[in-house]
Amino acid sequence: MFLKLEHARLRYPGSPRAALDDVSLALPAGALGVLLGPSGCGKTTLLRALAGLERLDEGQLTLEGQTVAARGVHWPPEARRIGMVFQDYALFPHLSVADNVGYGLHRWTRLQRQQRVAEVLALVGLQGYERRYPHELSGGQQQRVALARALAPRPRLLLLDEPFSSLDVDLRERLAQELRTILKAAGITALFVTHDQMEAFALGDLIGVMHEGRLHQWDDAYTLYHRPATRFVAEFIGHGVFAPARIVARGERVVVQTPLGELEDIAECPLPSAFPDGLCEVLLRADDIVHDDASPFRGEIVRKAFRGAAFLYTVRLADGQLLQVQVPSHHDHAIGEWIGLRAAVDHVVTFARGASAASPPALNSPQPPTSAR
Ligand SMILES: Nc1ncnc2c1ncn2[C@@H]1O[C@H](COP(=O)(O)OP(=O)(O)OP(=O)(O)O)[C@@H](O)[C@H]1O
Repeated sequence: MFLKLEHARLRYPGSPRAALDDVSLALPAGALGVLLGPSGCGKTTLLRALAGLERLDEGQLTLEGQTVAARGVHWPPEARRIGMVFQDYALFPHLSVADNVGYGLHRWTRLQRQQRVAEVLALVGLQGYERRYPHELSGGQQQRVALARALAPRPRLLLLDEPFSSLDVDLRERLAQELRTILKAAGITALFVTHDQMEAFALGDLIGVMHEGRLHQWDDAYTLYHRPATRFVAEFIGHGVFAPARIVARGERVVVQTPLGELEDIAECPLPSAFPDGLCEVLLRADDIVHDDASPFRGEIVRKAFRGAAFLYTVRLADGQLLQVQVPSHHDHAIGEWIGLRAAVDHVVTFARGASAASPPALNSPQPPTSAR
């Protein structure tokens, strides 16, 4: 494994809570990892600890098999060969693009430096920009210069802390795609921090969700979405709500009773015995609910948000239960209108009622029950 962090703990002096609480993750060579989570969850601290800018209280970090941090071991940042790109990209305003990019290459000969600067500028699509100054570049171009500067000394790992946060949304999305292409072409292993899920999904081979210093899950986007490891991940990723539900056995089958009727034919459903009386909460995502006026279940639209190809409606059922529904944007309904709703869930995520953020879902059963319970 290229990067391996094991049981990392870090508490800032005077702080009541650990900023990193038993964090472990592994990143293979050439992979792009993304850390996602709400403000203050420890993402930046984790990057700084990897870079050597913060010292771990406990735990171990190995890079390409070398232990660079452990009890009694702390390699300084410059010895770790890690590049960093920060959100404010901090280019030197009085230096040309070439001098900014070549800044970390002072031990290289002039010729080597020139060649490497041209090479990394070409990599980020800015060939020929050597003589420009930062104020003559757009925000996106400046960010690409910052990326070129971080790549120039051939770091073995690149860390990026919200590299697009100061750019507008359109540019951010485009740069996220471009960045993935650039880093993949160069075979760079990188770890990003973001709090934008779409950016994380666009960029990451592996995505981590952090909450209060803990890494709740470290997985590919599909698994994160469909098999959240904790209630916090289920709630944080995508749009959806938890609704009260009950799992019951019906003959050979298991059905889940929800405010939108019974879910049948669901793969990997927990057995009723997973919860007292089968009572639980089921995750109903916006894309698990279909607008269907033939359905006996109806809800009143209380909020709507246009998302381009779809509307995200918040609807209230007659019993007061709120749901989120993703509907193709040619179905344009007004707030206050009642629409028919049908659940189309193929595998369920269920939690105990009132489960805490760190609780895992119930273990799903791949087998149908052998007898009615
Ligand atoms: N130098 C510091 N001294 C003391 N506490 C700190 C320091 N830096 C961060 N913290 C605290 O550690 C926790 C984690 O902060 P961190 O900056 O890693 O979060 P983050 O997930 O990157 O947040 P954001 O998305 O807002 O940048 C927070 O509670 C923060 O207040």
